[in-house]
Amino acid sequence: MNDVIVKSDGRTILNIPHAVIPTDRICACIGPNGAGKTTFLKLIDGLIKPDSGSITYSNSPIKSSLVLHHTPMIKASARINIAMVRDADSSIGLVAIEAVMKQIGLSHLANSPAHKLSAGERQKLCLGRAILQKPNLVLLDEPTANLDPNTTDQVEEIIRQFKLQGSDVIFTSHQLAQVQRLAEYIVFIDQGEIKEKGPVGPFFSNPQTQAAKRYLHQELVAD
Ligand SMILES: Nc1ncnc2c1ncn2[C@@H]1O[C@H](COP(=O)(O)OP(=O)(O)OP(=O)(O)O)[C@@H](O)[C@H]1O
Repeated sequence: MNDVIVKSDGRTILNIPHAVIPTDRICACIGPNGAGKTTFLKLIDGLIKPDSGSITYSNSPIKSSLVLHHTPMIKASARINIAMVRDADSSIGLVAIEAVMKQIGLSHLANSPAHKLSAGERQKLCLGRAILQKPNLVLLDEPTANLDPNTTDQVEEIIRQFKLQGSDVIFTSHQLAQVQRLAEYIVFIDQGEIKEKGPVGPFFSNPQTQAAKRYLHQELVAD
């Protein structure tokens, strides 16, 4: 990323003069509420364009899949909702859809109305859609927000599978224990700027910026 600026209503919400984000390791994007993490994912996905600056991908052509945490479902079964990925890629077969329903543990709910699924079940369905799209980059916005510990475990396993199957992964989270379990690389965003980035271990044991120290302290107290 070079000289990237994203504005909203005249206000700068992301300002990234220069950053290289390595995606060979699972990357967690963390930071306070309103820091710009979701905007950062949308920018990488191409869902929003920067007001100025440029983003280049070493792994191109980029095929990314962005999973936001309030994805609406149509009033149809879970199976029909997941099968909607075929609208964009008709080569996705029904056998693959059933296999993914099984992988995400939702086979038993395939005929249930998707809009009545629980938050965790809906999240798994969204991850299932992403699996079927076979992206080379998966972008997950707070993938386990409001999920119970067991469902969180299951979703974390799905995230590891993405990586094992060759997709790069960037996720946002406020759960620092989860970040330490899953991620190998951290991008810390505060007030629209990448204040710090690097391997997980040194970030947690020896954060370099006051902003990161403050954030880690506050989150650890909140845990
Ligand atoms: N579509 C939009 N219109 C106006 N302002 C926006 C829009 N999207 C984001 N913002 C603003 O940009 C800033 C960054 O928002 P963003 O959602 O990226 O933060 P975040 O780090 O993901 O926060 P959280 O942890 O609360 O999800 C916030 O101040 C937000 O109000």
